[in-house]
Amino acid sequence: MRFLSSGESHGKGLNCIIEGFPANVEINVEEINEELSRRQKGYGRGKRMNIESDAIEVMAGIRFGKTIGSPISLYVRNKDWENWKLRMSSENIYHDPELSVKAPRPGHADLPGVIKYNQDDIRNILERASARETTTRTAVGAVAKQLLKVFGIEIYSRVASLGSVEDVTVIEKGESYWTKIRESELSMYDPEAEKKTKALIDKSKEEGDTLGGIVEVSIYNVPVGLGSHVHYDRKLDAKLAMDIMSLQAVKGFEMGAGFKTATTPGSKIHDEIVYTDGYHHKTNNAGGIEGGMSNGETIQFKAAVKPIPTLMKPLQTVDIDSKERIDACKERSDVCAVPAAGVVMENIAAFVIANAMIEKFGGDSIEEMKANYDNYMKYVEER
Ligand SMILES: Cc1cc2nc3c(=O)[nH]c(=O)nc-3n(C[C@H](O)[C@H](O)[C@H](O)COP(=O)(O)O)c2cc1C
Ligand SMILES: C=C(O[C@@H]1CC(C(=O)O)=C[C@@H](OP(=O)(O)O)[C@H]1O)C(=O)O
Repeated sequence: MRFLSSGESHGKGLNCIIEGFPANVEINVEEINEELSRRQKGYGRGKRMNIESDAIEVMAGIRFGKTIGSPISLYVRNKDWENWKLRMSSENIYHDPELSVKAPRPGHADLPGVIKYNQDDIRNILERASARETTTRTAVGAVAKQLLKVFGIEIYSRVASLGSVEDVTVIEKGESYWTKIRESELSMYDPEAEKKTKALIDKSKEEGDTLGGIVEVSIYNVPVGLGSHVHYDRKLDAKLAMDIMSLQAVKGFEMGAGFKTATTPGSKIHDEIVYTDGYHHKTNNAGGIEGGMSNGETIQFKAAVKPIPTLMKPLQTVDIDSKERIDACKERSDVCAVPAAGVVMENIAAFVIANAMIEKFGGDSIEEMKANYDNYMKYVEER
């Protein structure tokens, strides 16, 4: 399975094509839209989220609520396009130099982008670099999640820390409910930490600054044996790392106990194997993957999300025409997008795991895939 997407942040819309998705998988469009809506929420997002109310239009590949094996094509309209028609026109050939962006933001794609693509207007880079693109990635993942549901695989995320507030679970309730957490993990929720993080985001906003954080993703009920130890590009942890690192603003990836494994003796970090109703591990410091293969435990990883690069109190930069030292450009922006990044990561992980499932169990129809899966699970039970 693979997908391609296109779309600029302030263009007409975004689209994606998923190819190699099994036939006969029930697809609930509302569930896809629910994921898109979750991605738009979370404390600290900017005013753009008040304009957009993301929803997909299915262009192809789904008939009477089920996939039919042909490429799935999805479209999401940018409501903000109405306000950008003139500045983003593909027909109008007059490019007003006054509207060009000339002050590259430290931490954004602006400077390497204009040099690489030989552009005079930074907008031609920032439009595609923008995390608006994660709308389609979330839609693709939301389709993948519906395939995973057939096999009981579930994916959750939590904000593990935010700015200087460490080791907390932040969830937000009520109207802006964005996170999904298992009932059994609700004890990790700390209302005080939530208050503290919100205050931190407010303070950051007042000061014209931005905040990052750490997201933890957990993937439940993954069968043993997805991925492979035999070649570098078949390792499941490597695939997760690549796709998660490709998310805008992600600067660190940690499988299971990750960086802690470097400072802990082997006797205290490797997960002892036991046999009860099958093979299990006493602990899960490996994060559910050993030798590039899922080992039957919950897959768990963390990712570090850096602070948003657009600062309302801008850092210094260099004008790409005059080479003068000036303030970096400031556009309408988020102050903190860590919860949204968590939702996107869930959906990126769903695509990676769904792909690994298709590779292992075949992907022409869900019936064939399920029969292969059941047969394999019977074999695993008897091992
Ligand atoms: C959900 C989400 C929302 C984001 N919103 C903004 C934003 O409003 N302003 C901004 O400058 N960067 C934002 N970013 C981060 C930039 O897109 C990102 O830093 C930039 O594309 C450069 O890529 P890099 O950080 O991966 O190097 C956001 C990232 C994510 C994941
Ligand atoms: C549009 C989204 O995020 C955008 C990501 C983004 C960036 O530079 O990455 C910059 C901002 O764009 P704008 O200036 O239009 O407000 C965010 O709002 C989205 O997540 O849907």
